[in-house]
Amino acid sequence: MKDIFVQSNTNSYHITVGESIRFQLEDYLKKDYSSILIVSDENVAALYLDDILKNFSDKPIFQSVVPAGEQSKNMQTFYQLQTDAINYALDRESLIIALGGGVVGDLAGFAAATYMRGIDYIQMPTTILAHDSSVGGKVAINHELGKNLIGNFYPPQAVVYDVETLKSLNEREVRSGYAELIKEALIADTDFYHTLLETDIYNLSNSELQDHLQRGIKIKAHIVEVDEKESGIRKHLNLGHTLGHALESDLGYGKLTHGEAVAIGLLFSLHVSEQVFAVEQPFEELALWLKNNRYPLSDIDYQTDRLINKMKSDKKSVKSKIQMVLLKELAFPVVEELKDDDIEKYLNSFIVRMV
Ligand SMILES: NC(=O)c1ccc[n+]([C@@H]2O[C@H](COP(=O)([O-])OP(=O)(O)OC[C@H]3O[C@@H](n4cnc5c(N)ncnc54)[C@H](O)[C@@H]3O)[C@@H](O)[C@H]2O)c1
Ligand SMILES: O=C(O)C(=O)C[C@@H](O)[C@H](O)[C@H](O)COP(=O)(O)O
Ligand SMILES: [Zn+2]
Repeated sequence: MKDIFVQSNTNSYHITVGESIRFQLEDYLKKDYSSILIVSDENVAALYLDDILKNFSDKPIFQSVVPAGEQSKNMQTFYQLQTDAINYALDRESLIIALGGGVVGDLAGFAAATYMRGIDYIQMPTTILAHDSSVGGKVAINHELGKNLIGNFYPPQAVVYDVETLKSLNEREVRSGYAELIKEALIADTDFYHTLLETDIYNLSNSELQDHLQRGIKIKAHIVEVDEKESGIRKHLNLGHTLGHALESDLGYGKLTHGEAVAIGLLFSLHVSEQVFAVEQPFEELALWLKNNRYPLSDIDYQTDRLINKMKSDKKSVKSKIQMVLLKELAFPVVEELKDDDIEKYLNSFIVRMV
């Protein structure tokens, strides 16, 4: 079992990574809560909700199970969670447990951030991707006009990551999670990037997977400690997300997984970095790895004008000027403002490169 401590300006919390730790939840709670609401999605609830319920026999415990998938990160589901919290009489001493992937984490975290102006919550990630989403306190729901546009920075009280739950993930969710690991490696750790490119992500040993998760979490934890509210280096964690988020929203939430969209966005960032800095980037190498691992790279309906509009409503934009995270070289990320005309040019040449 491994423990990583995050000390941010607004909170400090432990991230515990281990096997079977979902059965020892009391060990990770900071206080004796008056009641608990477990939020999960229908897939995860069917697999693991009973395990979590077994932890608490001495206090009122409730559950809200939402439909699985990105579409649940919406206003209606958020409102339903608030209604559930009111009906279950949650009070300011209650706890929300987010049991699931990034969708549940973002949604339940935002519900916790806003219910009675904020109650405690813990993250119990159950996807590889959620090694990223469960750390750092970004909680949000989507708007049909853009990803994560309604949200807050609201750190959890603890992250309890039982990696045993990852065994039930399907191939698509494995590759989705590995896209964020590649992102962390690209911005911060060249050795890690090379290790990942040598990894057969569909035949991972437990120790290999746990090593990758630890390395990814450490990179993320360090960045959010230094810059919790994204005024500086936290923007680097958005590598690949300017186009990635635009694609998710434009194609319709859930068409591509978040990680699949980010993977395309990472390639676009390398493509733009090559042009802007006139340096060679590992574009072809990463594209080949992604292709070999069946990331959907071709047959994407790129609507350039619409994508540019979506990119302008990205949270990094200032005065509607698109800002992208680029790489001067591996592990040397920078944030660059780009003209719309240039983005259009880069998108067009990228689309040609992707067929
Ligand atoms: N807050 C952040 O910092 C941050 C960071 C990265 C991503 N995100 C957000 O995270 C979301 C994506 O998260 P995700 O990829 O985990 O998606 P997800 O939560 O939708 O989970 C993916 C699918 O896997 C299923 N699932 C989850 N755990 C499972 C398990 N153990 N076994 C079997 N099936 C399981 C889910 O039911 C779902 O169908 C996006 O909305 C993205 O914007 C947020
Ligand atoms: O934690 C961060 O900061 C990130 O950017 C991590 C991203 O992987 C994640 O998808 C995040 O939700 C994107 O943030 P947003 O502010 O662009 O919505
Ligand atoms: Zn992401």
